[in-house]
Amino acid sequence: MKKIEHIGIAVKDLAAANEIYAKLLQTESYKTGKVKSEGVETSFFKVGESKIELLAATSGDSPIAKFLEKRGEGVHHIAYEVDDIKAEMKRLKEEGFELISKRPKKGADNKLVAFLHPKSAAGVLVELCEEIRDEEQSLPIGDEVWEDL
Ligand SMILES: CC[C@H](C(=O)O)C(=O)SCCNC(=O)CCNC(=O)[C@H](O)C(C)(C)COP(=O)(O)OP(=O)(O)OC[C@H]1O[C@@H](n2cnc3c(N)ncnc32)[C@H](O)[C@@H]1OP(=O)(O)O
Ligand SMILES: [Co+2]
Repeated sequence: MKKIEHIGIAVKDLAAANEIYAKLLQTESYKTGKVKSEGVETSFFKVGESKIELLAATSGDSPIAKFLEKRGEGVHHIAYEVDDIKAEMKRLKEEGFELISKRPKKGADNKLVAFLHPKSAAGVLVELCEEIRDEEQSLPIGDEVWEDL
């Protein structure tokens, strides 16, 4: 793991949360957008070498909707930047971690992403992120589509 890439926070109202975090962090969100395959709308803030990712649900069956229903607003996941997501998924699978997604998929903020089940990581949902470096990598996998608002 290279660094904490972002901390994902589930929120009910993205505009309201954007205002709170802009004041807290003294900086504006640098990127917003939707990830259709996850049913989320995201807003990113840079904090040093990491980021805060605010996540609101755009569909009732979104993982964020289910999380909010069950737990309310709060920290949702921790994302780590890796150099080679496929190699890292293979390593972690061999180490006994449960992979939620069998293959990397296109996530937010120009990344390939994959998730580990919280029960494998002491109750914390883990996201692995690899920067999409070339067009080849960014071929849409499944129906993930990144569309800016
Ligand atoms: C990809 C775009 C963007 C990016 O950064 O690029 C994102 O980050 S999108 C983020 C939203 N997408 C996801 O979270 C995908 C991965 N998540 C999942 O597949 C599910 O949410 C899953 C499998 C973690 C839980 O789904 P499930 O239907 O099993 O929900 P349950 O409520 O039944 O949960 C089972 C069990 O896990 C606990 N749980 C659920 N969510 C979390 C969480 N975020 N952190 C910690 N623990 C979590 C839940 O409490 C249940 O535990 P139990 O002890 O049985 O009550
Ligand atoms: Co994330």
